[in-house]
Amino acid sequence: MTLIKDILFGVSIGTIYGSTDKSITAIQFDSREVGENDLFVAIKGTLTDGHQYIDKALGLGANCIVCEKLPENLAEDTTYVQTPDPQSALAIMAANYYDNPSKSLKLVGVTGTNGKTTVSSLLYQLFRKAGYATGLISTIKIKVDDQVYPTKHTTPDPLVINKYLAEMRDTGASYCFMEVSSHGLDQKRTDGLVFSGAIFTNLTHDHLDYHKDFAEYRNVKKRLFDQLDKKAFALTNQDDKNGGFMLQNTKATKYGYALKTYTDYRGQLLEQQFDGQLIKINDNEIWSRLIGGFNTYNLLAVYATAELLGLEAMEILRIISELESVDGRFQYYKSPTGVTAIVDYAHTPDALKNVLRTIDELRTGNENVITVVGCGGDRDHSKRPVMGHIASEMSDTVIFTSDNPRSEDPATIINEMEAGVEMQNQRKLLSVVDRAQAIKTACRLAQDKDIVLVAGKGHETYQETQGVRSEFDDFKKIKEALTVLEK
Ligand SMILES: CC(=O)N[C@H]1[C@@H](OP(=O)(O)OP(=O)(O)OC[C@H]2O[C@@H](n3ccc(=O)[nH]c3=O)[C@H](O)[C@@H]2O)O[C@H](CO)[C@@H](O)[C@@H]1O[C@H](C)C(=O)N[C@@H](C)C(=O)N[C@H](CCC(=O)O)C(=O)O
Ligand SMILES: Nc1ncnc2c1ncn2[C@@H]1O[C@H](COP(=O)(O)OP(=O)(O)OP(=O)(O)O)[C@@H](O)[C@H]1O
Ligand SMILES: N[C@H](CCC[C@H](N)C(=O)O)C(=O)O
Ligand SMILES: [Mg+2]
Repeated sequence: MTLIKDILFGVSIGTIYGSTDKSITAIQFDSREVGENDLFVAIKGTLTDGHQYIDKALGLGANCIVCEKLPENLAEDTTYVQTPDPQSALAIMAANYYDNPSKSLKLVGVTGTNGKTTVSSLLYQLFRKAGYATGLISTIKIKVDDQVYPTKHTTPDPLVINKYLAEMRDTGASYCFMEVSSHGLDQKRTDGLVFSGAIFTNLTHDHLDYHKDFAEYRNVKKRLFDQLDKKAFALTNQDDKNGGFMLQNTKATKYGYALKTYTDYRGQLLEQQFDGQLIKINDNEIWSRLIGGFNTYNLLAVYATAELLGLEAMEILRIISELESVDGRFQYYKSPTGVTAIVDYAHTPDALKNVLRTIDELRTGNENVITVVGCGGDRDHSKRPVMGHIASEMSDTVIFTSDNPRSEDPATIINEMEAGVEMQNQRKLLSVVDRAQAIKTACRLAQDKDIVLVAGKGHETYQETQGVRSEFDDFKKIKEALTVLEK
């Protein structure tokens, strides 16, 4: 669909100057990408304002400008569309440009502070194993059935989302599971999509650098449920106090899942070990390879979603017991010397607490827990002392190190984490700026049967410092360190 008037279908429009009967080649929101006859959307961002680049876009051949504030002088032969919300307009136009692929498959969005990647990846695995061509849009990767594409965002920009949804549709996919982040919702990256259902995992402290406060963070998450139509389902965790809030204004049919509250889908963690857990879903007991009480929630959400999408209960249960854990989520390695090392993507206070609690529950004797953890740069500062506190409180030894420092000084981030460590826990604390060195130190300190947790970067295969991404893989570093020790 390339005529401007078709692309504008559903967009909230103030004024239009020029013809909308023209074709465009592509939609762009970055002037540096503009080519001949492209439509350029000017967006006010967090760093700069796209309106400043309208002339540049015209110089590169744009034939249509979509913006909030029209320029004083309008160029001839150019179409100008004024809209109160260019971000939303971009998302709706992107969906139109690709012929609204979300309408041709069952698209399910997963939101919440923690568990989005886990739930959406498990659903992808489950539907693939049930024999359906399926898509996945996640923090780790985008998948169109078995084809894998790299991604930089949890919820990419609307052009990327719709491009891959179109590829899913064109290759015959029936389902797509996608993560919907709070940044994605706030920047309207998912406007214009038709969701068949949405899932809420939980809401705890994160991203309070970007959102004004917790209430605003919560309100943004709710937008996913407000966006659903009445044919959709809205599935929320009823043990989380915000589960009910998400449902307040939705037109969708509401369902709950919980371990502690009586609701539609009920679960129970019966037993857990290092190689999995025995859980009860409604009245059926099943074994899963995934570890940790937080994964009981994730598995329950997966079960409920599969049932709401029409799969048969016994088939779902059979496949759930075959599901593999997701890369970098409680991924563990037992060294021949008896040390267990775990890599986990816990980068929020709640996730760190849950992982350390799970480790504590799995301890069989007096094993020491040695935690290596850092906090990302250019992200919420307020979670740093909280994570520092949790790590030092719940470990026998804690090594603060760098995560992705981005543009910040790593030592300053570590100082902010140290500020959360209580006096009585100071003796447990080491700080090693170099992450590889921190992992080596933890492995050297570990005695027979001790547990080393390396938290925060999970599946990531890079470390970002001052805008440069260098290769870095926690799991590889652990194996190297423990193998060297064995020799
Ligand atoms: C803070 C944030 O989310 N920023 C996102 C946002 O960019 P921005 O608002 O900063 O844009 P800007 O740089 O101010 O530019 C404004 C506009 O001018 C345009 N521009 C700019 C320069 C130029 O020469 N010409 C030009 O046209 C830009 O293309 C843009 O349209 O819009 C961009 C396009 O969609 C995103 O790539 C960018 O993500 C940045 C890189 C980012 O790091 N985002 C993270 C925080 C993020 O989104 N994370 C969430 C996960 C969070 C979670 O864990 O829950 C995610 O979904 O990935
Ligand atoms: N349901 C859950 N409740 C609490 N913590 C969880 C849950 N699921 C996973 N976690 C913890 O959070 C970490 C991140 O999990 P996951 O990647 O699934 O979350 P996410 O919501 O996708 O995160 P992101 O915002 O980075 O995309 C895991 O490594 C684990 O420590
Ligand atoms: N989606 C999260 C991921 C954080 C992962 C952590 N390793 C970091 O780099 O801070 C974010 O962008 O805040
Ligand atoms: Mg994720």
